[in-house]
Amino acid sequence: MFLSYAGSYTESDPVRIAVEGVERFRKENCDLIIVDTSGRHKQEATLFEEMRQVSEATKPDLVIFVMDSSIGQAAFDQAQAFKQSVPVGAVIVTKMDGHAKGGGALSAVAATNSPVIFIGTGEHMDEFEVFDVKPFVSGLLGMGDCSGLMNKIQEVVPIDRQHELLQKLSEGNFTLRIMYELFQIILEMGPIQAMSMLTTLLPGFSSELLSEGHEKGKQSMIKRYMTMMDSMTNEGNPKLNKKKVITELDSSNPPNLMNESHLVRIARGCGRPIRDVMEMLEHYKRLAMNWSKVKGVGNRKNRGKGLPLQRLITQMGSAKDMMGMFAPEKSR
Ligand SMILES: Nc1nc2c(ncn2[C@@H]2O[C@H](COP(=O)(O)OP(=O)(O)OP(=O)(O)O)[C@@H](O)[C@H]2O)c(=O)[nH]1
Repeated sequence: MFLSYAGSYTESDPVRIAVEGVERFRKENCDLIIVDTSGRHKQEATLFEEMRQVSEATKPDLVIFVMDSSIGQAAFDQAQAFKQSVPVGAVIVTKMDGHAKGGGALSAVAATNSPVIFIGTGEHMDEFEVFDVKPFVSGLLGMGDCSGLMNKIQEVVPIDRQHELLQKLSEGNFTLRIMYELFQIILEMGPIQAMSMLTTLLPGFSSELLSEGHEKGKQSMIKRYMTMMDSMTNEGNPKLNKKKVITELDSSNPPNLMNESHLVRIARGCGRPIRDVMEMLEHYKRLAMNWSKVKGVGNRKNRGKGLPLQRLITQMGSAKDMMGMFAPEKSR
């Protein structure tokens, strides 16, 4: 590999330095020319203007927004400011080897409408990797089960029901009604798909029931849970929610909504002991807690700013399509 560098000890205008360097390397038929601006922040208006001028003068094929993964959700505003100044077309996330999980990358993707193409996982050349969406999302969610569930939903849920379900999930409010809908879908699946979906959905659920040869047990567990949810009625407890009556099924925190008399009513309604209702609610709570970790993408603050999680992931996944831009036969 032949690498060359252009700079100037005498010229102070970065636009001129960039233009002269690009012209020189074009003449030399270099495969790839990178114009690296120094780090800048959205509050530095003059530096942004300078970057815009460099971009306009050098007319790059691709403008890449490079972000440090530790900046977290501030990435949205930064990335948006960059996009407003220059036509950002891709994102690189560095320092993925640090503590940050890189959730800000989702925000950067949303703000720039561009895919992540590479990630930095260390200080050395071989620690610069082509971005792969699946392990990233798994790490981001901090659990195999939810990213697995996301994949599973795409694999097995009919396409006309996928969008609404993923939309609801991406909003981070995993209500009992969503769990009910997932169970309905599971019951419509073939036994193998249902088994795999359920294992993903309720990883901690009785290993005995989830072991092979217990399809009937699993089905009856799902039906039992659904019957309990059917007993929850669609009316909330006005005493506990004076301002707004939230139904038990639609509340994002139903176990807190339910006092002892509610539990007794639900248990009576479905003909099960109270401890079964509590067990179901425990499973629900665990699942809802996992899903709340994706809230950063769909929470109120970011709503309208970001995109639904599923679209972001699809968009991030399209990074591989961009790799053609770096094909050696394409001189730039
Ligand atoms: N651990 C780790 N360190 C990294 C990574 N990427 C960059 N670094 C280190 O971070 C420091 C800053 O990296 P630079 O590439 O100079 O960052 P920059 O954004 O170009 O800096 P500016 O001069 O402000 O433009 C260096 O010590 C790099 O080795 C990464 O993915 N992981």
